[in-house]
Amino acid sequence: MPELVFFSGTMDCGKSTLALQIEHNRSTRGLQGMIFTRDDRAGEGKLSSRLGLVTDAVEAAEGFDFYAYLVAHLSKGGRCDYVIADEAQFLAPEQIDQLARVVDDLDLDVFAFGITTDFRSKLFPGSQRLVELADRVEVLQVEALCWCGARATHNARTVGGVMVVEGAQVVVGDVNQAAGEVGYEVLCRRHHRRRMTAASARAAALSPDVLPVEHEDAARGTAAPTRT
Ligand SMILES: Nc1ncnc2c1ncn2[C@@H]1O[C@H](COP(=O)(O)OP(=O)(O)O)[C@@H](O)[C@H]1O
Ligand SMILES: Cc1cn([C@H]2C[C@H](O)[C@@H](COP(=O)(O)O)O2)c(=O)[nH]c1=O
Repeated sequence: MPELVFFSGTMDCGKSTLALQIEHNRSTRGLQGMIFTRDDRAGEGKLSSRLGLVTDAVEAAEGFDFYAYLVAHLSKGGRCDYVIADEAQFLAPEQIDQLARVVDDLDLDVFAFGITTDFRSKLFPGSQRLVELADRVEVLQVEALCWCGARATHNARTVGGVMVVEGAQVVVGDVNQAAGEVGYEVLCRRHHRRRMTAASARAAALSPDVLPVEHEDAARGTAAPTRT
């Protein structure tokens, strides 16, 4: 039975790598996939992974109709055995409905890859629709880590390492950006809530405020316990 599967996780957890592996394993067995993406960092019509692999893809821009595109391709005698859609968080809810229709009416497996929430920990509309419609939501096994070592579950947007909470939902970018540039960092929920990035944690650790100078109250044993 064909399925709509949503492979979901934070940024930098290996989603595009897995998309390329699925494509590789199937194409080496003679199957032919149709690969779609939207606004990949490597440029228009590309699906790229940080491991250095990149492949051509059909750019599914705003207004693109997945169902109509595939029906046109098949009716011209083209072949398609499965569908991959990367950066699926950027798709409109109607486009996710089209992908579900591809599964149900064209009998094709659809593998969608994307981040679930944005830098404010709000669902992307495309990801919300995927959670609503997918036969399965799969969380990637190799977890990305927060600077504290906990599993990273949230995406932060940063400017010079400092977390920002205002701005457009979509700003294409990457982790480990140079100082001053808009970038992203994956964090655990605790540190996302506290807006504590690796850079701000480092700065706090160096601050004289947190040097281990014993406070008078602490010495008397009356100070309230604190936790970072
Ligand atoms: N130099 C490297 N050596 C080994 N693994 C790497 C290296 N660089 C990146 N990776 C792996 O690639 C993952 C990112 O893969 P990618 O497919 O680009 O992520 P996503 O699409 O989820 O943003 C990292 O979490 C890491 O596991
Ligand atoms: C959190 C967040 C991310 N983005 C952008 C940044 C990247 O271009 C992609 C995610 O790509 P990845 O392959 O999963 O690393 O999404 C955004 O536009 N808005 C956000 O809030």
